[in-house]
Amino acid sequence: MAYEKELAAAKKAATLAARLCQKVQKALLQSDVHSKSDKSPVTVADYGSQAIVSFVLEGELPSEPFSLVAEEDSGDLRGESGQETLKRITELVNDTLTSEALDGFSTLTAEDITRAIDNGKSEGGSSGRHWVLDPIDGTKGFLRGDQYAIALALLHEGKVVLGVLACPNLPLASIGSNQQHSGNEVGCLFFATVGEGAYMQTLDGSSKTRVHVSATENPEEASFFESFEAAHSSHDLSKSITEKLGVKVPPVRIDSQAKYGALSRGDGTIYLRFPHKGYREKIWDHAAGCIVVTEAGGVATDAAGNPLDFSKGRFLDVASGIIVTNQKLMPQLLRAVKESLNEKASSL
Ligand SMILES: Nc1ncnc2c1ncn2[C@@H]1O[C@H](COP(=O)(O)O)[C@@H](OP(=O)(O)O)[C@H]1O
Ligand SMILES: [Mg+2]
Ligand SMILES: [Mg+2]
Ligand SMILES: [Mg+2]
Repeated sequence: MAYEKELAAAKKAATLAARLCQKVQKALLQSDVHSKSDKSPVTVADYGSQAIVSFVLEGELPSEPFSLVAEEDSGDLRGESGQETLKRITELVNDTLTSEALDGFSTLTAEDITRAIDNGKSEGGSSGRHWVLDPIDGTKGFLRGDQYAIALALLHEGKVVLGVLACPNLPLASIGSNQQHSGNEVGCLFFATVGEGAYMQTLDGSSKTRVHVSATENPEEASFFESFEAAHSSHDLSKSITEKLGVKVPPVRIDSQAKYGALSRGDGTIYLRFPHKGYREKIWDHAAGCIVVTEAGGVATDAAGNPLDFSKGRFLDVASGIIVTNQKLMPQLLRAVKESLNEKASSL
């Protein structure tokens, strides 16, 4: 199997990072939350997760040059004001890695942590291999105690070849709006390698099953996902699109790439994302989710039907938005999107 050792390393890294995040979410202290210059909340867990993934990948794959494109950097942790936070992150990372009894693990210093975080400054691009990481996707959901994901992907020559999505709060049972909810066990790990299909197992590593997107061709039977945060994706536009399609049920609104995971196992049939004007998508917000859903038989494109291009650096430039569904529904969905976007443009 291609990328076998990379997949094993990625699963290990994402699972360990998820343990750290679970610990922090449980004991979420107000003081863990502070504001980055862009005002998005960043927590100790974001940094800790990024440090763990960076450290584990580099350690597990020593023979390969290591390039990581990741969301966070240690800027705010340097200098006097960041020292207390950096100390907490260092303790958390060490606690997490020690309790997992990693072979030959020796305690990391604060310097090791900032270095591991700053490994994530790579620009990615169309040549060579680059890991792509969102250490906590859905920070707002994480802070609310809702859904979030650790999203890790590998780019090779500009294409996503592997992806892992750890979703610590996602129920193992379906969350679609059409289904009866059964069971309350949570914690899913989705993973996919190009050409090999998509799989889900529990976060503790058991019950591996292959997953497939919904085969629903009839929009009246389809449910759809969108961001919980209306600031991240226009709920009005998705309402207009799904009404045109004939979708009958209300949207399922959850945070993070857990939406791609849920879609990959058929909980719903459509995911719509229409950021407001001026926002530029980042590759770490979609790379892992995109390969998981694609390998499960789905299609992810921009609003004009173009494939997503992860080869252009840290940004993912798309026409108007991102839409995901199964292959049969995509032509209908694209028509509805086009009509709704035209109506919106002519009403301005
Ligand atoms: N104004 C905006 N429009 C669209 N996406 C935004 C946004 N502000 C932040 N985001 C992105 O939306 C992601 C969360 O998506 P979702 O709404 O599906 O949970 C955030 O990831 P982080 O939480 O990793 O920062 C962030 O990158
Ligand atoms: Mg963010
Ligand atoms: Mg994100
Ligand atoms: Mg994030």
